[in-house]
Amino acid sequence: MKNTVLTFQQAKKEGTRLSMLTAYDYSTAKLVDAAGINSILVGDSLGNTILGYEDTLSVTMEDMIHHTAAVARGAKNALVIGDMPFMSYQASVYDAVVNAGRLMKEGRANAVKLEGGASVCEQIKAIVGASIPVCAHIGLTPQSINAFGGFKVQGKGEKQAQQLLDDARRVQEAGAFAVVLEGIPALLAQKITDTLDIPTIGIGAGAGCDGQVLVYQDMLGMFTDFKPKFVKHFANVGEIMTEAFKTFDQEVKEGVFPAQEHTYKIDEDIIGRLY
Ligand SMILES: Nc1nc(=O)c2c([nH]1)NC[C@@H]1CN(c3ccc(C(=O)N[C@@H](CCC(=O)O)C(=O)O)cc3)CN21
Ligand SMILES: CC(C)C(=O)C(=O)O
Ligand SMILES: [Mg+2]
Repeated sequence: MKNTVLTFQQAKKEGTRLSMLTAYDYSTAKLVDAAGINSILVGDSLGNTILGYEDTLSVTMEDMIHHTAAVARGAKNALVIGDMPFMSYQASVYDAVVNAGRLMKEGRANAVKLEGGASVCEQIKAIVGASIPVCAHIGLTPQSINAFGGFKVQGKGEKQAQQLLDDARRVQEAGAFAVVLEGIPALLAQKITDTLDIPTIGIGAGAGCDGQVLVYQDMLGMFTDFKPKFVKHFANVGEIMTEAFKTFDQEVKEGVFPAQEHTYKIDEDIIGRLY
């Protein structure tokens, strides 16, 4: 069955947990969807995992629409969330609504996500007012790397922790249907989760959240030069890929591949008559 914002609401009410993974293309989205994952996030992390940037700041609306549309074509049951890239919503409420609309209309997302708390509540309200569901995202928000001075766990001090709890309340009040909690202490994430009526989706925020999200290349062990504390390798797909690439290389060079079964036939007489 198709996951919707109602699925998220119901999960919070019933205390069942929500799964979310990123995907950036059609074939990966089909695999994630077939596994029964509740939601696929087309993250601006594609700047790192697909495009090879150092951070997510260079990612454009065109990048996000391109990949969101591909994922949407492959996602039958998962709720597709399009991530709003840096500077597509910060400058004005108008930008936010127009760009959220593009992710829905051109990218065929089911919802959008944007980073920030109180400072983006006007944007959240306006997007929700346009009938576009919004997932909020607070804590270690990667688009703020330059303001934070690096990727550092947020909310460790009392003032910062209170600020994050307030931000969580504010985005809920603004109409967000869920909130991603990234890179914050587990007990703070638990407190926020207990306080809110909307589900919290954690990444580096401990087991107390209502759901969990990971970047799929991280959890598959395909992106092994990136191993922060919150990543678990559920498989070593990177090793499997490297092995297969090596075997292909070997078989091509030894003339083992392609074999008869991979080859098209023609009547030998035809070849004999060619001049
Ligand atoms: N592949 C990938 N996975 C991600 O989870 C991810 C991206 N890319 N790109 C966008 C952001 C960037 N993210 C990051 C990047 C670095 C850390 C990091 O270095 N964390 C430190 C925290 C150290 C501390 O303050 O204690 C760690 O060691 O966990 C965390 C999240 C999460 N997002
Ligand atoms: C890590 C998740 C929450 C994200 O925002 C992304 O993948 O861009
Ligand atoms: Mg993101």
